[in-house]
Amino acid sequence: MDFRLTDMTDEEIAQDLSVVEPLTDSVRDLIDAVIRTEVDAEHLIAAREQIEAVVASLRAEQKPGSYGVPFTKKLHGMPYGNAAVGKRNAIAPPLEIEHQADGSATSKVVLGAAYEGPAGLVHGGISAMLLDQLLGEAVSRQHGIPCFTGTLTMTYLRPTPLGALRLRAETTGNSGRKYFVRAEICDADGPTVTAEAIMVAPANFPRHEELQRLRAQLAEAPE
Ligand SMILES: CCCCCCCC/C=C\CCCCCCCC(=O)SCCNC(=O)CCNC(=O)[C@H](O)C(C)(C)COP(=O)(O)OP(=O)(O)OC[C@H]1O[C@@H](n2cnc3c(N)ncnc32)[C@H](O)[C@@H]1OP(=O)(O)O
Repeated sequence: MDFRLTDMTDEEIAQDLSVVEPLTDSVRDLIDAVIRTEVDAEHLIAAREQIEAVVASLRAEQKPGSYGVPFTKKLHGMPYGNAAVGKRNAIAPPLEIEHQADGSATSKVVLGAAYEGPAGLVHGGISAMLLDQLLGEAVSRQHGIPCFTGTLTMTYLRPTPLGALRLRAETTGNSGRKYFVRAEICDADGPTVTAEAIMVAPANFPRHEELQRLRAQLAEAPE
C-alpha cells in the first residue's frame, strides 16, 4: 500500500480544495448538461471546441498516473481521485460520509441523470460502488485500518429512483483480519438495496494502536 505523505500543510490543503472543489462541481454540472442538453448541432460543436481548449490548458501540467492516496502529516488520507468520494473527481457524486458515535457511517446523496441505469432509476453498479465505499469507510474508520473489499453481496430489493437517497453502513463483527459489514440504500419509502461484505485488513498494515501512537507523535511535531 502507498504510504506517501504530502508535503502540503493543512492550510495549503484547505486552500487547494477551496479552488479545486468548485472546479470539480463545474465539471459535474458539465456532465449533467451534456446528457440533458437539447441545443442544436452547431452549439454542440462549439461546446466541444471550448471543452477541448480547457482540457489542453489543464494538460499543461499533469501528475503521472492516477492521483493516488497521499496522507497528510496527521495521517489523514486524501483520496481526491476516488470514484465515489474524490474531491477532484467529477464522476463521484460526491458521497459525503458522516461517522456516527455508534460506529456506523451514513450519507445523504442526490443522484442525477449521470447515474442512470434503467430509465429514471439508479444504475446497479453505482449502488454497489457507493455502498462499497461506505462499507469500507465504516470499517476502516472504526478499526483504524484501511480494508480491502474481499466479498461484496448486493441484494436489489426494488428499483432505486434517481434523486435524494440515504445510505448507512455498519460493522457487524470480525474474525482476525476479516470484518463483516452490512449496508443499505433508502429512498423516501425505505430500503431499496442492501449489501453485505467481508472486508479484509491487509496483513502488513500497522495495527490501530501503532497508528494512534504515530498520530500522537505527528501531532506534537512542528509542521
Ligand atoms: C494511515 C491511516 C489510515 C487509518 C484510517 C483510515 C480511515 C479511512 C480510510 C480509508 C477507507 C478505505 C475505504 C475503501 C473503500 C473501497 C474498498 C474497495 O473497493 S477495495 C478494492 C476492491 N478490492 C480489492 O481490490 C481486493 C483484492 N483482493 C486482495 O487484495 C486480497 O485478496 C485481500 C486483501 C482481500 C485478501 O488477501 P490476503 O492475502 O490478506 O488474504 P489471506 O491472507 O489469504 O486471508 C486472510 C483472511 O481473509 C479471508 N479472505 C481472503 N480473501 C477473501 C475474499 N476475497 N473474500 C472473503 N474473505 C477473504 C481468508 O479466508 C482469511 O480468512 P481466515 O483468517 O482464514 O478466516
